[in-house]
Amino acid sequence: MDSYSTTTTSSSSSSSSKLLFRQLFEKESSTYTYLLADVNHPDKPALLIDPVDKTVDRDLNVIKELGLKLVYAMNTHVHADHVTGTGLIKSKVPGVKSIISKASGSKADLHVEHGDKVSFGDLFLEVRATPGHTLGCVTYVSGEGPDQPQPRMAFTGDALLIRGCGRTDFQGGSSSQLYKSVHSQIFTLPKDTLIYPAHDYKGFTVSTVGEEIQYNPRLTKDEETFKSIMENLNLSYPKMIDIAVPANLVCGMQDLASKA
Ligand SMILES: N[C@@H](CCC(=O)N[C@@H](CSS)C(=O)NCC(=O)O)C(=O)O
Ligand SMILES: [Fe+2]
Repeated sequence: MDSYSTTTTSSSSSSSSKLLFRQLFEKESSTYTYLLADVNHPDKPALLIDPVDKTVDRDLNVIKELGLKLVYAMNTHVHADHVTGTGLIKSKVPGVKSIISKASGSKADLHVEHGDKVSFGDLFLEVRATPGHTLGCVTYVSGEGPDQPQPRMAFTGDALLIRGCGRTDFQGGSSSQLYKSVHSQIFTLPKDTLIYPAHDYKGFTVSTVGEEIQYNPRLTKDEETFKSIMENLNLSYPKMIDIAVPANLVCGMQDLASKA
């Protein structure tokens, strides 16, 4: 198991951590980007989950205004509907490291696997493999412990959406795998765990594990019914899929790399 830390010396556990949290939205792809930081740590280390190329300047400006030090730009999976902002962020903020799962097959500075921890100051996110929407999807769950935020927070990417879930018809998707991932890795979290997805198309911002166990119209069904629902979604492919997937496999840097 790897552990990625922002501190090279053992951190002072006497200074209690304090989470700063912001939910940011990109309207063309209806994507949520999440900003987290430990503002009680002297460095105020911060990370971004699922940044979008189009809103990188907005996100970096907020980070600057709040006096944070961005250390990680991470993705829950290889997105099909927008180009990730991680590559652009790395070109604008030296020292930032990109993170994605090893199973995604995508380039990044650090590759995470199930059980890894991503630390920022005295806080951390636990990596849970939640394949099914894509083969390499992970959910980042806020750490457990006296210094960690309560209730816990789960950044589910497209594995679990509020009252929905990610489609399973491309990028190595599998409805039976997604069903198992959500039931074994997300629905087993404490019921008050906050669910923060990568997208919302209906105006929702946050849910809880308990709410989704009770009201998710797809995942409350038995596995066979779920599979049938997923086979009959009849969604059109994301408009940007042919641009986004190749770009995101190289950290969103395709254009910049070809001009370098
Ligand atoms: N219309 C959008 C794409 C919408 C879409 O397919 N969303 C994905 C998540 S992004 S890979 C999805 O899984 N949706 C599930 C659902 O039930 O809506 C576009 O053209 O970009
Ligand atoms: Fe996706």
